[in-house]
Amino acid sequence: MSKLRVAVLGAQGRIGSEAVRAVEAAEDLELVAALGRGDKLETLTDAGAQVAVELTTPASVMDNLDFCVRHGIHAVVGTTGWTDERLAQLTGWLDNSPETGVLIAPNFSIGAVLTMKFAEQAARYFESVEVVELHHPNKVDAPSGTATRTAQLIAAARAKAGSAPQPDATTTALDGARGADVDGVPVHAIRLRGLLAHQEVLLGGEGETLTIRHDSLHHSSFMPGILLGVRRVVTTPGLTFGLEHFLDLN
Ligand SMILES: NC(=O)C1=CN([C@@H]2O[C@H](COP(=O)(O)OP(=O)(O)OC[C@H]3O[C@@H](n4cnc5c(N)ncnc54)[C@H](OP(=O)(O)O)[C@@H]3O)[C@@H](O)[C@H]2O)C=CC1
Ligand SMILES: O=C(O)C1=N[C@H](C(=O)O)C[C@H](O)C1
Repeated sequence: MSKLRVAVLGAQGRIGSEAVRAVEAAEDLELVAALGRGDKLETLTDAGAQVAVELTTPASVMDNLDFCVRHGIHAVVGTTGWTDERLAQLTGWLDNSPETGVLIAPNFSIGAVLTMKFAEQAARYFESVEVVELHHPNKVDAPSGTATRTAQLIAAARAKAGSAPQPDATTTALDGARGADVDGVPVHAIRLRGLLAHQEVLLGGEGETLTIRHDSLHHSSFMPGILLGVRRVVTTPGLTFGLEHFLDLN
């Protein structure tokens, strides 16, 4: 059987360099291109890439995906910075290239995907819920894509269950003291040397609290998810948002 031809964008970055090694080590995949900033996107078509793994920056990801989708190259995207406007633009591009698949995964690690799932399940049983994400200080975006997605899932679950607004008597606060408001869920971002990627979902009810915590201790935690995405995206046209859609979680 022929190997799937894979390119990595952001190949010199923290996660991109790990992805290059993971693709090279996979027997069913062939690394045909490894692009850094300034490299020509035509390298992808010249190399005959079938799947691009996009691990760059929020400022670069849209141009890269525009090129990939126009050329029928499937994409597995870990880069953050997704807004409704960006998703609508990407969906429009995919409508013009109906056989192309794009997976956007806010987080590729199984523990983080489960954290989101558990938080979504627990959200309606507690009066209060807040998200704390903790990352290395080189991260350029805050809050993290994972925390934003977690808060959105929590908010949607609470809205569906008809949950009351969260109790909070704060009337005066310094800017940022109560975190960012993501659909009514406070999200707090910590940047600390020594950390990689961590998240806590704090839930509180009368007389009890529940904390769901996940820690990515090494970039290797993201690799099985990336490889699963690469193998599945080629037979999944259109936009898939979240690795959970490629996992049997029920
Ligand atoms: N979904 C997930 O599970 C994970 C997602 N991420 C996300 O992945 C992204 C990258 O993270 P990280 O590796 O830590 O960041 P890095 O800054 O270490 O890596 C990004 C790399 O992309 C390069 N780059 C920038 N623009 C382009 C471009 N147009 N073409 C090719 N390469 C380009 C950068 O080059 P230069 O240094 O010259 O700017 C850099 O080498 C972030 O958005 C992060 O949040 C990270 C980990 C897990
Ligand atoms: O920048 C990172 O490091 C990470 N980014 C992703 C995010 O913003 O959620 C995934 C993970 O948290 C690591």
